[in-house]
Amino acid sequence: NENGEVDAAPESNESEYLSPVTVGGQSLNLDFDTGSADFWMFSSSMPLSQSQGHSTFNASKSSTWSVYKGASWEISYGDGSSASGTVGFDTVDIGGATVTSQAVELATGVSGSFTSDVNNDGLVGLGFSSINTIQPQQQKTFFENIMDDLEQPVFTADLEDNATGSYNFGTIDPSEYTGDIHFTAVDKSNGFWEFASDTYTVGGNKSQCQTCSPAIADTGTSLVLVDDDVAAAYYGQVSSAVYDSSQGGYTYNCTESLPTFGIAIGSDYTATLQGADITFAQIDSQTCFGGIQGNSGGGIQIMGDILLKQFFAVFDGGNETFGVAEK
Ligand SMILES: O=C(NNC1=NCCC1)c1ccc(Br)cc1
Repeated sequence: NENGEVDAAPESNESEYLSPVTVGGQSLNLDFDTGSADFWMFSSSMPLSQSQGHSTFNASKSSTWSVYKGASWEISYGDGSSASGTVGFDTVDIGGATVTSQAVELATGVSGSFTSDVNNDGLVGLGFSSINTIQPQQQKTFFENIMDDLEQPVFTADLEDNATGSYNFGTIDPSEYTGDIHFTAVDKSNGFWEFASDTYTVGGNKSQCQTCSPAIADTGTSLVLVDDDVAAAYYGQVSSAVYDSSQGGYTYNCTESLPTFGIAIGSDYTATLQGADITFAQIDSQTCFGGIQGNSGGGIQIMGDILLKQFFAVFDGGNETFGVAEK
């Protein structure tokens, strides 16, 4: 089989996790993103003004590279960042799991937030290829390409709080979690690992949602973005919390002890965050920015790293399910 395992190292502010990937013999640190389906890297054909500080992929130095003539790609992410460029095929190795002809997208241009994030050399999209942006023909993700050669058609994410975690392709390592894995059915029609989430808890008190948007498991998003009524209900229980439009979200006094927050993962499990694990950043001597924020009526709730790093997550491409376990 083609199983593989790599580290997932948190960036300084835990806004993302980076993993080593080898493409055509060249190693770069990439952000595994279950919320998108493009595999792209900084390339030597970018203006230096955009790539300085990054590792770049140089296609002319890869003996296994082949150009996808006439193809291009262009992607925009939920945080407003974007990238675009050209396409080829090469051998991709992630911790021993190898795909010999992976569609690899080379950036010729990226938005400012990618340039300034010098630890991030690109993204590995682990969503579904129905949202891949390659034209004229969408291409499969690394996981879709390798799934049938894995011991089990799964990958797992063990993101950690202030520590290096791991991504595993092909096995569910029992040493990485405790108790049961709570699975729920995934609806892949929007290209995401999407599931129903109809209840939530604040301080242990369960509430029925009003908007009840479906949720996605998105390793590429830092925060937990819930329906606006849920965010308002949560911060309504935090006495100093205000919605600060200049910061783009709810802030509160860092000395507050926050209530727990739970979100349903399908119909039979609630993933609960401790209050101490909910703050995303300290923005000044007294003020903190919450890791739970509203989705501005976006119609999808995003379970990002703030939640995922508290659990062991299983993405099952065979059963088309998503599961979490405590650890
Ligand atoms: O872009 C998304 N996830 N990935 C990444 N974010 C930032 C860099 C990578 C994303 C996915 C689904 C929805 Br709905 C909103 C946003």
